[in-house]
Amino acid sequence: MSQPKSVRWGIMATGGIAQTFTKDLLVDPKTRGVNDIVHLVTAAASSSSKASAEKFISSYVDGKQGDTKATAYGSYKELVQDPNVDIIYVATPHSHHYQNCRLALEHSKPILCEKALTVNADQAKILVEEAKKRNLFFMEAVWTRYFPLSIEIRKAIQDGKIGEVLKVSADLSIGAIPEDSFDVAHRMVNKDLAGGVLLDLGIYSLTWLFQTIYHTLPKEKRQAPKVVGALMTSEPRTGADEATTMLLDFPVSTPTGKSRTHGIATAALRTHFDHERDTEQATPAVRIFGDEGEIQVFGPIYRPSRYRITYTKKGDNKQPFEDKEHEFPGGIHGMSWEADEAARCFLAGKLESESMPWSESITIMETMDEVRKLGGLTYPETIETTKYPMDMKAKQPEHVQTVNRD
Ligand SMILES: NC(=O)C1=CN([C@@H]2O[C@H](COP(=O)(O)OP(=O)(O)OC[C@H]3O[C@@H](n4cnc5c(N)ncnc54)[C@H](OP(=O)(O)O)[C@@H]3O)[C@@H](O)[C@H]2O)C=CC1
Ligand SMILES: O=C1OC[C@@H](O)[C@H](O)[C@H]1O
Repeated sequence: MSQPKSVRWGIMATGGIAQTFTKDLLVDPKTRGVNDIVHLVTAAASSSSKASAEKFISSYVDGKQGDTKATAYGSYKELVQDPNVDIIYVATPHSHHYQNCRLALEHSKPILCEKALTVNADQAKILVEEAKKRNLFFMEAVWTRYFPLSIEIRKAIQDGKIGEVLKVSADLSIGAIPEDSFDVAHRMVNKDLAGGVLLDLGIYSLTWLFQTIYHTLPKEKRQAPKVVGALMTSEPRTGADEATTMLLDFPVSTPTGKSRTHGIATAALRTHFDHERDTEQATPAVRIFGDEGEIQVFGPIYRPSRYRITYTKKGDNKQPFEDKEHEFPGGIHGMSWEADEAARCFLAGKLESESMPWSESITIMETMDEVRKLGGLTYPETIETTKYPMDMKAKQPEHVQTVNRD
């Protein structure tokens, strides 16, 4: 067997998700059956201070990758100039992705960028054009899409296991009273950071609709849905959206392409996720309705580990339902799979991932733009703009509270 190839990562930002991602990145890929690649972290940068990057490296990198050392930087600009970095993981709030990705692309660095990809579709389109022009890999890190569970469900749909897909519903509710759970500076409610549920949580509900309805079709048959939406921009302190509901009318159904499919995507702060979700009484958070059966995915929908296929039509060897459990091997949180995908694409010289093509990221951003237009939701011009470079607001110094949602 040939030797695994190494990919050297540079981590941009040192916050919550940068920590989770880096921990997952340095779990031995063999524990999940991946033998062709090895991930290394060769640099990390903090916009707050070099000391913060040093602390990050000593907590999450040192001692976890043999003799390989990582360099700490006190600015993102230094990170993107490091010749020992192959690919940048952008882990800043989504308000900053456009500026941060432009910076990386300008310095010829491929990118894996956290969700939501940008604030609006215009920004996403420019990033794609820049990546294309510079021949650089660029991918949105919607981690759930790369889970073996998601891949298995997409295949079941394509194989016609539940017949023609006619309707999909997906909900992400986190049961958080924003005034108690999030400081006004927190990215979940802070409109300066594109806060609100649409871009933070609604993106997952949309991910389930798109990956099961749109992505399961052959490329040439994929068509953007018509969109209707409503937003509750009622967060009492910031006016951020606390709840959002989107109805999507997709013109082509999977697998035969004969009819239409409706999608209902919801996300909310105050309403609760299913308290019984780890028990037999759990109610599904994603339901994929076919004319011969249904696939039910149990939440949280960003990190599901269980789904069920029920059959409405009796067929040969069909049980009334099949339950499927998935594990997180090697103790990973689940972000390693997207990292594996990005690394493989990068090594193969690809510019985009088949699992999350640029056109699909853009269509999803356009969907959210449309919902915002209908609901009258705008963010400050400094983060909506496509101008580059912009002097972005620095990180707020105070420490904000977060809720544990896992
Ligand atoms: N895939 C997933 O499961 C998750 C994805 N996310 C996504 O990851 C991104 C980051 O979220 P998360 O890590 O939770 O956020 P955090 O607030 O924990 O961290 C964000 C980091 O970005 C950097 N940063 C740069 N500019 C600013 C600014 N103006 N305000 C605040 N931070 C700034 C800071 O790092 P430094 O000071 O080191 O530069 C900060 O620590 C978001 O886009 C979010 O949607 C979040 C949670 C889960
Ligand atoms: O991406 C995310 O997934 C998990 C949630 O807890 C978090 O708020 C969100 O940003």
